Amino acid sequence: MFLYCGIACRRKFFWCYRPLSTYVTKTRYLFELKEDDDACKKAQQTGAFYLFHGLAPLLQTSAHQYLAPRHSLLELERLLGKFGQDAQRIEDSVLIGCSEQQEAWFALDLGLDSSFSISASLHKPEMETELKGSFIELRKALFQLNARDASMLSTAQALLRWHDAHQFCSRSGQPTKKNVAGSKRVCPSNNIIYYPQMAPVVITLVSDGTRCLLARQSSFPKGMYSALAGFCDIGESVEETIRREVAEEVGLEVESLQYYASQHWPFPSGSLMIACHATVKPGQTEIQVNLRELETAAWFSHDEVATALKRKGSYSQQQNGTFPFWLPPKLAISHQLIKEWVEKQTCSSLPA
Ligand SMILES: NC(=O)C1=CN([C@@H]2O[C@H](COP(=O)(O)OP(=O)(O)OC[C@H]3O[C@@H](n4cnc5c(N)ncnc54)[C@H](O)[C@@H]3O)[C@@H](O)[C@H]2O)C=CC1
Ligand SMILES: [Mg+2]
Repeated sequence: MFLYCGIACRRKFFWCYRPLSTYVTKTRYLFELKEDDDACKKAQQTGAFYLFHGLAPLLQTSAHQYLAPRHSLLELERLLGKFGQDAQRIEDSVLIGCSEQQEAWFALDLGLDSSFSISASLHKPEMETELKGSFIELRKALFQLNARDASMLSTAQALLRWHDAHQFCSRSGQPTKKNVAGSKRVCPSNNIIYYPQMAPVVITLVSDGTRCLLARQSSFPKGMYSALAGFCDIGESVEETIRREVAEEVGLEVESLQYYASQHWPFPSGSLMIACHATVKPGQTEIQVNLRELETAAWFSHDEVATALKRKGSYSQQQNGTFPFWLPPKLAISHQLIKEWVEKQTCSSLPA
């Protein structure tokens, strides 16, 4: 596709003809839908809807995996009629992405309280029968979804949760109004604009050069260890959060750190996980676990971690009463961070 594109170059602004990539075209389209309510309403006509109930996505089972079905606007209107819900409820839906062919994707929660009457609504089990699926908690389903559905549903859930929690202006107390895409809410009485927020969290794999430090919270599944994680405090840089969290949780001082990657994480209510590698000062490796934060923490060798990476999650108790040591599933950034450390260690131990 050939489009005009304006390129700002050192205060000059000129137009050129060059084909925009599919990615750029898609990004510009999504931007337009967020900015222009009419364009977004139009996109709903040809769009597809993911459904939720009480923030649990509608899923269907296929060969030990969950699939997230999508419904057209027409199907959705028919379903809402059947469920005794007003078609106006579609106004509660939020834009979560689009295909390369510019089919816009939306998410709608049929179970959250809405500004539209749901007095005649059907109960959840009856909806599930009609929809030929089940509303399953994302926490239970996330690791049995393909990467695309996992990412779409995580975004959708975080956005739906944010809208549900920001129905009122915190200054005037008046109801706020969402734009069609759901990229913001505005208070009509004072024009304050609220934008969806997420909490930055650092996740750090601390190494002493040959071993890495893994920890568990009592809320983790039995036997599972992960890298150290912690929410950023207001005013902190990522570097400061890492230093503080490592000191707070295991009583060690970080010497150097290196950014690895980031990931959106839907729990507890939409976080940006910023993953880093860190090393501690040589000879200063004695762990002092903060028991208010962690159940335990320990140093693990390359071989122990490499073996655990191959192990699938298991809660089954061993004969001696303990649980096998295992690591978070592949989809979690902690898994990828730990895997990268193992691969780097393997490379550095190979003869030149
Ligand atoms: N995707 C992944 O691979 C992993 C993700 N995580 C996520 O990282 C998050 C943070 O890890 P934790 O060790 O629990 O953090 P943490 O070490 O900061 O401790 C949690 C405590 O921080 C406080 N806190 C401060 N700001 C908060 C906020 N915005 N929201 C909630 N609590 C806040 C609360 O008192 C809470 O109990 C977890 O919620 C977990 O879901 C953790 C490990 C792996
Ligand atoms: Mg923590």
